[in-house]
Amino acid sequence: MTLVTDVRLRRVLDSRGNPTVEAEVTTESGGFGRAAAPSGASTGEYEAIERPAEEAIAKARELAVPRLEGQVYAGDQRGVDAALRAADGTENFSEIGANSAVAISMAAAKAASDVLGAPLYQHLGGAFRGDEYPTPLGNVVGGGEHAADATDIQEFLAAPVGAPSVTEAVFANAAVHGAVHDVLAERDLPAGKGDEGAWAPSVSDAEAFAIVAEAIDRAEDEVGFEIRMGLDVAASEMWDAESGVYEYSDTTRTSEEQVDYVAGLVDDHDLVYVEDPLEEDDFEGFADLTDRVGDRTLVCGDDLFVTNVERLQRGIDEGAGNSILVKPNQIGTLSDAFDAVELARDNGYDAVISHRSGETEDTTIAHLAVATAAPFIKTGAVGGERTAKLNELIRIEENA
Ligand SMILES: C=C(OP(=O)(O)O)C(=O)O
Ligand SMILES: [Mg+2]
Repeated sequence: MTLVTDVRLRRVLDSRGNPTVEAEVTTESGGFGRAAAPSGASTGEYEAIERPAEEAIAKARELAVPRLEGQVYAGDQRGVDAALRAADGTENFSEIGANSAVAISMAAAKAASDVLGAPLYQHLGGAFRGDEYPTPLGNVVGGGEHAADATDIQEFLAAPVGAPSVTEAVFANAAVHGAVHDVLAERDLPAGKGDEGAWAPSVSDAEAFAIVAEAIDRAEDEVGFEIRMGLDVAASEMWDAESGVYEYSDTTRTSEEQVDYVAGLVDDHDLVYVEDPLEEDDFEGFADLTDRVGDRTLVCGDDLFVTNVERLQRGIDEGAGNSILVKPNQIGTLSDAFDAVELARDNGYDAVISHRSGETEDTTIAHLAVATAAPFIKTGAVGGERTAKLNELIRIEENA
């Protein structure tokens, strides 16, 4: 019933206005799934390869589509993903592009859930999923690679840990985002928005902490539950390998100084989540920081682990981090992403599901977060391509 009969690929726009790959998978019994690849700006060096959309589509049509149509069952996700890997023939999807691979992988999952008549999270996670929801991490102020002339730290995140439901949490993050706007206006600080919809004022990181703390206080008064703060430092983007220091606008820090600095931030701002506090090769620095603050905050590897089980295993062996960011397009298939989630969970690491800075209206990651009972999902706070996922979480919670 779920034999794949048709795979179509096309270019569509992502939220930055760049072309990305959209895939459609149809099955023998008429099941249909459509999905689109996201795209990073602050990409990790060890990620699977994204090819220009047109090239990725041409290569996938030539090499992958013949191995899928009439050959694999959409309900057999591992079979679909193995066919994609075999068609590509490289470790990192550099032939067909991880963008083609992930779009097809996700579209096949949707086609299978369509045939089953079950929501995607249930097809992916099983009958006993759907009763645990992630806390959304809402990007409210940011800079780094996502906005020019703004903060050094890439993302200041609101984490509504006290929310009674995912729906309340989604609205709480929007309230913080709105309150940041008010605080900026009161301080006469003009600000546009970065790639993920976060405010991108031209302020120091210290000032951004004060602005976000004030906005969170106001939003907490409004919603009546606890909202904490998190960060994506995206430290690889600040790392200067030649001089061996992190370059901030106003200073430089060695690896040891960076560990001290971030440990101080965790305590000063009661951070619940810190992503990529060190650069992507500094397993040792991650381990030091995890030793110091891992009992009270998530130390999450994004560029460090790139959703890759080999890199995650190294982190587990060395005590680097206590959490992994899971981005399906970093590794190329849903099967690989699930393997990363399972390895994490088996070793006491939390798996946090994430969007990319370049997104589409695709909602797969909302279902992935519910399917894996992820503690957090990072998918922005506002903006159509972000609210597509947030609104899907609201619908999932309501069983709508
Ligand atoms: C979402 C992120 O940004 P990008 O997609 O640009 O890697 C991130 O770094 O976590
Ligand atoms: Mg990151």
